[in-house]
Amino acid sequence: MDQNALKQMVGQEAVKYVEDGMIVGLGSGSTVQYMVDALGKRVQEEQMDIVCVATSNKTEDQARALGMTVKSIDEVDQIDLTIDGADEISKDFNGIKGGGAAHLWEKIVAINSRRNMWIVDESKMVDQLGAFPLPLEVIPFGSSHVFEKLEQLGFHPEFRMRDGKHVLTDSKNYLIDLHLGKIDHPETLAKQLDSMVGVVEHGLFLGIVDLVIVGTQHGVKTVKK
Ligand SMILES: O=C(CO)[C@H](O)[C@H](O)COP(=O)(O)O
Repeated sequence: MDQNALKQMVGQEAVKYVEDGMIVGLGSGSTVQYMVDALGKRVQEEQMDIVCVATSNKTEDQARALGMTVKSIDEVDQIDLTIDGADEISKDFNGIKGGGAAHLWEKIVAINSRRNMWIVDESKMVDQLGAFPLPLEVIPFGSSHVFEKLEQLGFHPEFRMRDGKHVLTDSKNYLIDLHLGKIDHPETLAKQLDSMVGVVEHGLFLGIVDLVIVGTQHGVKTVKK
């Protein structure tokens, strides 16, 4: 099975956890795209009454195109279940997200959810976080100075660019990816990044996820915290 087939498999598995009447958080990325397709199908076939909260404009557009009801996070009290992808997950259920530039909205939705599920193919499960570059969403104003500080700290920053232009998040901010190689102390790093003026949010998701669905060559593996 190729990576896309694994992503589709976990996407289809994840929607089994959605129940009628739920408020469901929809993550972002290619794995989530399969999940949203499967959810749209289920909602239509079973005439389910659910409300979705999207973590990116792209996911919102997809959900609406499939006929699902989408509300903004500020229109709902609490989300019952959020299903999202991830770039790396360590054995202690910490993760890196933001490869798709959506980690700020994803984190806001996640911390306002009763339960969080991540869906990944097996390549995302790692012993230690950090091989995947850690994304930071930064305010454009003064971002070159933030970049310099990150460089001085030895974090090997790189602005995320496409066709010579800054990649913009849905909040119109820039992205800086930190090429750390490995992260020995995620909590310490998270605190350090939280305290940097101009950094809106980093892609370390610590202690947030409850359930991980992993797509393997032998089928779906469900890992509970
Ligand atoms: O955090 C994310 C977007 O900001 C995605 O969930 C993450 O990048 C995984 O994406 P994909 O399913 O395409 O591998």
